[in-house]
Amino acid sequence: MSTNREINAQRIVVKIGTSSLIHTNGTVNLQTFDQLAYVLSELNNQGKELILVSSGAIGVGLNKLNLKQRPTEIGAQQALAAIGQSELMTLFTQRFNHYLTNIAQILLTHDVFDFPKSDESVMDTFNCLLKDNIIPIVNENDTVATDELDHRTTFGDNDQLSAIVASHVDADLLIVLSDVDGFYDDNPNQNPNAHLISELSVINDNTFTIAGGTGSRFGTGGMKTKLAAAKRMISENRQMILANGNDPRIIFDILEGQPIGTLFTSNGKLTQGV
Ligand SMILES: Nc1ncnc2c1ncn2[C@@H]1O[C@H](COP(=O)(O)OP(=O)(O)O)[C@@H](O)[C@H]1O
Ligand SMILES: N[C@@H](CCC(=O)OP(=O)(O)O)C(=O)O
Repeated sequence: MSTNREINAQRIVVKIGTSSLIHTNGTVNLQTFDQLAYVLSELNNQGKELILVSSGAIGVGLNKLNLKQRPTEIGAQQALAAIGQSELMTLFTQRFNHYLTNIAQILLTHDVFDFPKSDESVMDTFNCLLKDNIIPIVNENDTVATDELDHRTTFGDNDQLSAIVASHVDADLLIVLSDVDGFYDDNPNQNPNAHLISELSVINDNTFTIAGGTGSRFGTGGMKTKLAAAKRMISENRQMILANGNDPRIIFDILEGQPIGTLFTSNGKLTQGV
């Protein structure tokens, strides 16, 4: 039987992927939006400091234009993200207003922290918002993001962006919510015999080989970028938990220490490479 974990988190970054926000039929998952707003508002009321990194701009944009397929051309995807981002924030604003919580939008690229001036100004913004109990909602600035190696066919990686943010704001915990229960020893959507790994403290080349592609039609990162985010967190002695975002109320259980999802930690009892 798994024992409870010790989770003492005051400053928390939560990342939610497209696969949790958009149904497989392309429509918006209103229940997830609502529960996410409820959980984060309640934790904010309890005095925790929260930052939400949310994907979904492209998914919401596709739904808005009633398109079934994500276009292959990068410019068209960026245009969709521009359409979807304002709609995404409208959905969050409505739900967070319902729970009397103020939110703010921050659009970032991976490299902003490499430049001391922009790093300082981003950090000032985060700190001002958190001091006033306003929840920053971060997405990659898809219009200008050019950080991917193959920028002709792919862009956008909020998994690693969430780790960069967690690192810079000195967060105690990064929670990554996706459409799977955690990290498995094989892609669970392709292998029904795949086993959930409950704790991992070493991520090496072998680990990356058991991370397949994306599961959803609209998600971009897949498991590899989640592992890259976890690797960064482990190297900085921070904790990351990957769990299912189908019901974001799972965050309450995670913070209570229940053994949910996969915990990536440098000081785990089960020191194990996969
Ligand atoms: N070893 C693995 N363990 C869990 N999921 C995996 C693994 N390898 C590949 N995946 C896939 O990663 C998907 C999650 O990534 P993605 O679709 O990008 O989600 P999100 O939109 O939440 O970022 C899962 O649906 C699953 O199909
Ligand atoms: N910035 C893009 C998605 C980037 C991304 O990392 O997507 P996902 O794999 O669903 O977390 C968007 O908002 O659609």
